[in-house]
Amino acid sequence: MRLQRLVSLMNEKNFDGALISPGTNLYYLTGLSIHEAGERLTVLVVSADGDYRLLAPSLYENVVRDFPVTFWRDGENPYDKLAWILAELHLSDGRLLIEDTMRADWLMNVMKLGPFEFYPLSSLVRELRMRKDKHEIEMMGHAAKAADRVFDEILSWDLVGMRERELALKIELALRELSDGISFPPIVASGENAANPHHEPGERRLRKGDMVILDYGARWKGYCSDITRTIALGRPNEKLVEIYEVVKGAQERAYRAVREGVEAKAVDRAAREVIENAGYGEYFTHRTGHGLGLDVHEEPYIGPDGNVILENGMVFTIEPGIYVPGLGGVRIEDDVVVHDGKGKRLTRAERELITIG
Ligand SMILES: CSCC[C@H](N)C(=O)N1CCC[C@H]1C(=O)O
Repeated sequence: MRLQRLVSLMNEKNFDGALISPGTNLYYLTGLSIHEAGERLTVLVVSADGDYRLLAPSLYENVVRDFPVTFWRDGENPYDKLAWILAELHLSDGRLLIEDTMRADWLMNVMKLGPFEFYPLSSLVRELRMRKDKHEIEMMGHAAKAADRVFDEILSWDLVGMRERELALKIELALRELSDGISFPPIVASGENAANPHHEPGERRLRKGDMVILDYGARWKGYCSDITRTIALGRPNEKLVEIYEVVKGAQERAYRAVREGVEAKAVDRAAREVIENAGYGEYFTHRTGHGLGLDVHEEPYIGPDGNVILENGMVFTIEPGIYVPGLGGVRIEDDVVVHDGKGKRLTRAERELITIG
């Protein structure tokens, strides 16, 4: 189990224990998929000796099986039970890893249970999660294919006159038909709204002359895809067509820069150089990409400060964009795995500018 690999790392780095609340790290390490909103204390305690025990609300009695677990019922004080578990695992003080996303109120109560020093769990787990194994890459390939297929479907829809939020909903439904769900709420940004990289789809109706950014992803067995394509409706503005070609060139250059052994920032530089040389540097307002896996944003980040050395099995997006206020924007994004020393695209939808209507 991956938990044993965490325990080895904990020993290497002199940690005494770890407290892991529900989320993608818990799923990655144990396969336990617990959807606890955060109201009821749920935490996996791991000791550097290799012992571990989950504390969970009794509503999970029929869910968590074949796993060392202590349940607590509504009305009981879960922190009393957590104190017993910590004592059982000989964790009375020392260096504890804490899930980064643990609720502050849980952490504040944990702080009362002993003179611990706290460190982020991500500092260790990121080392494991950013190198995907064959199975993980297969799952991501499936999620990427679903995203490609949805793009082909979108092209067959009657887009002119549709509201952004209607299109976003249709994309979500199409993704849900082909996969386990969405990796994040789809972005549909049309016309001048496309100047906002994280635009929230609204009431604006798509019209002829628009460039439209479509950014969405599927989830398969927990693993995410994330694709962006920008399409034109009718005859788009000449400037935006020029921008499209710059972004396409930047995306291709960055893709070709992917090599085992190079720093992530080299990939960012490759994209940024193309955009800067074309005179649009100030309009490329974000990093070139981000790692992808159980989370839609994870290591390795492909930005100007990205110092992770790329290795086979790492998966990340390459998504340069140019956003001009009042005019609109273009972004093109693919998911890429480092394979046999170089980049291999997982998403393969058409990248040439597609004009509809
Ligand atoms: C999870 S919402 C954003 C998804 C999108 N594909 C994305 O990751 N980005 C859009 C602009 C840049 C990039 C980001 O880093 O947020």
